[in-house]
Amino acid sequence: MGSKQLIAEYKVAVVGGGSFGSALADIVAANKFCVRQWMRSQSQADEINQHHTNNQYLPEYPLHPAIEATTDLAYALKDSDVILVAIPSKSFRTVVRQMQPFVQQQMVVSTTKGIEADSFKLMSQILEEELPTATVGVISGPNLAKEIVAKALTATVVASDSEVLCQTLQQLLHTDYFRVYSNTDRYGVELGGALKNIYAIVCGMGSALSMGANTQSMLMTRALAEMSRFAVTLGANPLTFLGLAGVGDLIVTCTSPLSRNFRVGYAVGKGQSLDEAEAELGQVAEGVNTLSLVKVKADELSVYMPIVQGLYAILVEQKPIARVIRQLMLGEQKDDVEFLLHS
Ligand SMILES: NC(=O)C1=CN([C@@H]2O[C@H](COP(=O)(O)OP(=O)(O)OC[C@H]3O[C@@H](n4cnc5c(N)ncnc54)[C@H](O)[C@@H]3O)[C@@H](O)[C@H]2O)C=CC1
Ligand SMILES: O=C(CO)COP(=O)(O)O
Repeated sequence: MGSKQLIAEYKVAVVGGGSFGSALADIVAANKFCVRQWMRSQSQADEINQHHTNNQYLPEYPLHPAIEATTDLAYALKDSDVILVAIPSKSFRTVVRQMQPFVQQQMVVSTTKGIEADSFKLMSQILEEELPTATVGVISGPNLAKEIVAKALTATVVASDSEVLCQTLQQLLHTDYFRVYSNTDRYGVELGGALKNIYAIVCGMGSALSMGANTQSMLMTRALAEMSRFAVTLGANPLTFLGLAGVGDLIVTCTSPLSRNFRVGYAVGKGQSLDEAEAELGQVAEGVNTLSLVKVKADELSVYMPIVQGLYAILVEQKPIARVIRQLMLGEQKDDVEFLLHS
């Protein structure tokens, strides 16, 4: 990698054959970088190579013909300079361990918005543990995969201690429909992406119950207060939550039916069980796992997170939605913008 003079010669590997991995591979290929995409399914790899589509995850969207799909991880990572990992949090460490023999000095970037059960580690922390010689970063922002492959305008945030990694990702991913901003608060950027999924489930539920725009606005704003309160307790910079990876991603996932987390909440609000809603979705909705992990951590740290508590009561403790909403509305009334008032 270090011997390459021009970033134009960089080779990129995308690990993961789902919707976001494909959307990112599509951008990188369109930018004329060599890109290999690794996935488990041979039939899916064949489909991408022969028909340039990924119908299971991105039906009806053509992918760039230069994407080379493979089920051979060694081949996918061979000679790579940058590796983008788009694997759901539940399997993230397992897959990263499989990558170990093929990773030396590469830049490895997590695109996954979740938290590891038991350890409460974020994905970039797993990367650091499992791939100690790599340079680690994350990307996060308002990035619905289906809108990206439709080339609807948006932006993301790259965060890393390494300025070189941030600049490299900006060049690999920047197009006339996708901007890439940088941030040094990797923990805050990553935490924002994981936390907002919880509130997208709540907003999906609110939409199913025909709540109005006032309700959605209140939910999103109080969600931001809760997220920031939790993040500050864990040592993140609350200002990060005012950026694209915080409020930007919160808005899109809390308002768009394209968000899988929103859709799970919507289905439960319409009377489906959580299991039914997840099965019908057939893709990952990270917020379901994140909810339980954050509820336990907030209790442990005594962080006041009434919306998390309420959603946990509905999804895990099976309390009636109407009763939980009433309790939330009649709960203690606090400051509006507390972390700014007290800092
Ligand atoms: N889809 C989106 O709009 C966005 C997704 N993300 C994040 O990207 C991450 C990945 O999500 P998506 O691609 O959307 O998920 P997805 O559900 O569309 O696809 C997941 C992919 O991971 C693969 N996978 C799961 N376990 C595996 C294992 N053990 N070994 C090999 N492959 C495995 C599946 O086969 C599938 O190809 C999630 O954490 C999500 O939060 C981030 C931004 C946008
Ligand atoms: O993170 C996302 C958009 O930025 C994708 O959200 P979902 O995982 O809810 O689809």
